[in-house]
Amino acid sequence: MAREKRPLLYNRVPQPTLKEKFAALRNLPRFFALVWQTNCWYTIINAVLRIAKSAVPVAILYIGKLIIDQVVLLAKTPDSNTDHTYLWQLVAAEFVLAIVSDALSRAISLVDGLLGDLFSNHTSVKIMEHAATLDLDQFEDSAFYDKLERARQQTVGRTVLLSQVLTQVQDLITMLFLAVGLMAFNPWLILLLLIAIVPAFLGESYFNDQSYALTRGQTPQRRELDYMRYLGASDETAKEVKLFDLSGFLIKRFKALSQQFYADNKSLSTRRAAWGSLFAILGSMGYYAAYIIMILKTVEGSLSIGDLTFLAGSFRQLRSLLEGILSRFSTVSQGAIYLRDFFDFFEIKPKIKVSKTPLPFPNPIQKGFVFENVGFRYANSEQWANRYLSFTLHAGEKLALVGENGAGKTTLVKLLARLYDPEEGRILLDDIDLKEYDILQLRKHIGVIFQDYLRYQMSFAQNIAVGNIDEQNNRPLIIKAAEKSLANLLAMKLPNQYDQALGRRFNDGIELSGGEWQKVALARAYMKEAEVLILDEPTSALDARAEYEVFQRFAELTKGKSAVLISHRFSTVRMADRILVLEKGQLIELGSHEQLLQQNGRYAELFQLQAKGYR
Ligand SMILES: Nc1ncnc2c1ncn2[C@@H]1O[C@H](COP(=O)(O)OP(=O)(O)OP(=O)(O)O)[C@@H](O)[C@H]1O
Repeated sequence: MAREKRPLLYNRVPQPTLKEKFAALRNLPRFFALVWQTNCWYTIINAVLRIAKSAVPVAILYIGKLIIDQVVLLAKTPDSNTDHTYLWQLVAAEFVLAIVSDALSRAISLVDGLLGDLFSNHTSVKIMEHAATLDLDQFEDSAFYDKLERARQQTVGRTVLLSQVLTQVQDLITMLFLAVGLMAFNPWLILLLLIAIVPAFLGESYFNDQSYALTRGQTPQRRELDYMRYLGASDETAKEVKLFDLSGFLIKRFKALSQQFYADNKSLSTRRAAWGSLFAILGSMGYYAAYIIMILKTVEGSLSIGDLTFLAGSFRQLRSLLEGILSRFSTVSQGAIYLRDFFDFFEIKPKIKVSKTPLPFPNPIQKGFVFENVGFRYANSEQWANRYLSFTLHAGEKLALVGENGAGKTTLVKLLARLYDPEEGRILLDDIDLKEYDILQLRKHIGVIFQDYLRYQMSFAQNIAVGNIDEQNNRPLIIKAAEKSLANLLAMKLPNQYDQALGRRFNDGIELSGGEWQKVALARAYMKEAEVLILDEPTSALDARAEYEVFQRFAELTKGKSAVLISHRFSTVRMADRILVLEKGQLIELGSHEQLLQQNGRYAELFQLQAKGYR
């Protein structure tokens, strides 16, 4: 079978030009500001240590030269009366320098490591903080996820960049010291040095670009790979994966993706290694040409043996330093381009604009919510999820939303909680646009439990406290909320009651049934004194008796408060004051249960359909 020629992933991503790389260096000051913010003392200590360390190599070489010259001198005059003190002083000085140099290296890597860890923690927190400010629809966008993923990768990668940039500066200073010595002897040697190094630099730079483009191009696939890994081995997925026997399917996809990465990376690494060897040979040729010149000059007598060792040593070190600096330039600028991704993430601003002079949420609500011709489309969709919606949710009213799957019920509720802003029309609360109110207060006063509520792998009490996390230590309030949602009886049956860990992910956790989880989630709604309660299919997993009881209580507990209920069960729906029927995002009927039955429209049809099922 002919193998299909598959394009490399990185071919899809344009590679940065040299100009772009230099431009990216402009991100470095901002990066260092972040490092400084992380810990200014470690930053200062690091700089001081590195400056001290950069003077060491030239000092050692120079003392070495003095020692050799002194030894040669002493060897020429083998007289037992000659004073050797100077020689031993030199040796002692070199010994001390060697110890200091080693100590400096260790101190630098220690401070680098500590600063790196702190930096990684600091930036991770910043990413979480910034992500918290963003809108729901930004999380639903895959381009956003790629950015977030790249920003996350930066938190670890950037600690490497940090030590690279610092090493770069340190090496530049060391080089300056060494170059001064070499220049004094013969400036042509510097030229030879450059000729030996430039090809290696260009090669490194080329391959770094390729590897940047490759990694960047692979981001979506990496996310998929992680997702496959999660699906294949996680407590939440294990049940379905086993029942549907999906592991083969998942492993196959994982293998395909990981082999693709491997093949792409291998091709690049192999070419890099081959060219790298060639450039290394060029470098060695340059070095030996210079070495020969120095040897000839020494044989001629115009250089001492000490000079020869000093110069050869300087040249060798300069070569490896320059090589390091040039190739690091590429990695540093590459890293600086990655930094752009990192800072780009912080540039993402929430689309939901917060009013500069926000109004306090009305407590209590006087009139209610008015939807005026509201329309909304999800960012990645052409279809209107809600359109031409005009109705009023009166203060204190219980409104039920009815409609087939995908009719737009949840979307309506999300608009009410201002998780999105309408694209058309507006929503008023007590005659004022919802956008004018303080968004945090708004969310505090609207208690929503979505159908896809989270099952936190935390304690029973914490699972309820998330409804109002400021009150997480208020046990009486948590218990009260649990009583309202019928979760209290459940807690009493658990070995550790309210402190019982839920879920199987961590030690000693207990898994609940679907309906039990729902009772726990429902308690979250009662954790705050919400003005509006929204329950999106809150009882779908409850048994008939529990559902009846929950709604009995709900009606009592929300007396005088507005509430929105989404349910496919008409036994629940009919308890509402009014029922709003949605179809394809639009309002088609609105009225009480009796009115709608009389109308004999869609509601009546759906109601009869369900009733028939029970007969
Ligand atoms: N995050 C999203 N991104 C894009 N489209 C979405 C998103 N969420 C919902 N939709 C689409 O918007 C439409 C309305 O969805 P919505 O969740 O409001 O329906 P629903 O009436 O609550 O359905 P159900 O009864 O199944 O819960 C559907 O066509 C759905 O595909």
